[in-house]
Amino acid sequence: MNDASDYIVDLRNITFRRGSRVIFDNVDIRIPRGKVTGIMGPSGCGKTTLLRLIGAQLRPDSGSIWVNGQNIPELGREQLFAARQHMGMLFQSGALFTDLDVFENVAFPLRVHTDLPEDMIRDIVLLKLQAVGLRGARKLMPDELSGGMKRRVALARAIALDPALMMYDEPFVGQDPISMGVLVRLIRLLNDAMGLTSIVVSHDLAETASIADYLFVVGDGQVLGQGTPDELMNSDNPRIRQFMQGEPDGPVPFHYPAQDYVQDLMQTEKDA
Ligand SMILES: Nc1ncnc2c1ncn2[C@@H]1O[C@H](COP(=O)(O)OP(=O)(O)OP(=O)(O)O)[C@@H](O)[C@H]1O
Repeated sequence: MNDASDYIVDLRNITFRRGSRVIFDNVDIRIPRGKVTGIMGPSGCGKTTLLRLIGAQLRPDSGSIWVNGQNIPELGREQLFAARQHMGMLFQSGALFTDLDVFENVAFPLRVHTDLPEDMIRDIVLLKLQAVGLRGARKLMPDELSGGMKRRVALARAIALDPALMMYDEPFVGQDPISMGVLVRLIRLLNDAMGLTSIVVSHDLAETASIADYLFVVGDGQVLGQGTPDELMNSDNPRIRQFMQGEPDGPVPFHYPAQDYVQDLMQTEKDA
């Protein structure tokens, strides 16, 4: 057993491949309990993969994934089912059930995972909808909701079972600035009010840096850097600085490798 007190998630020596492509090469990532941790990095670097490894939807080729003191890849089906109840996930594609109203969407995990009586289910659903500001929308169907409201209902559903860990995959994508601001506030508020630990995977640097207590920047199968948003903004590592400050050119070059420009211009198309 590892020390579960300070880190709710502890990935050790994780290697994960897709075919011959190494997505994670012997990576260590520790997620501090009670905090909001941001996972950032260029497109395709494996951010969603990381959440799927923690949620046991994918298995690592090697390494251990401790969540709340349990090594996830070693768990049997039933233990995994139980462990997953303590993890809430808000995936970008996490669609609502279109034939169920808002109330029933949020009630769904309670009906599947618990034997609670109907009046308790009602109290919990109303509490969760109140937390995301949508108690008054409980009778609406998903197609009557805006994109931002849909995501908030999905969030209420994700916290229905009071998870210890909430994972957000690109929560801000496709949101207008107001909905984005609401989500940023909600993620922080729920984390602190419910005593959660939150992991936010996002491209949106400003939003993520504004709520995260701690950030990881991943890329090339590695953790390129980690620290508080301020530490990373002022990093000495040029790759981290390029990423954090959104500079188009730097250690990750703007130009695809090419021969000398002047020489290229002097040549005819036939020579080239
Ligand atoms: N089902 C799959 N089969 C094969 N390769 C996959 C599959 N899913 C993802 N990949 C590859 O694994 C790599 C990591 O994907 P992942 O979705 O984790 O990246 P990401 O950092 O979340 O990207 P983005 O920011 O664009 O969402 C990518 O190169 C992707 O093409």
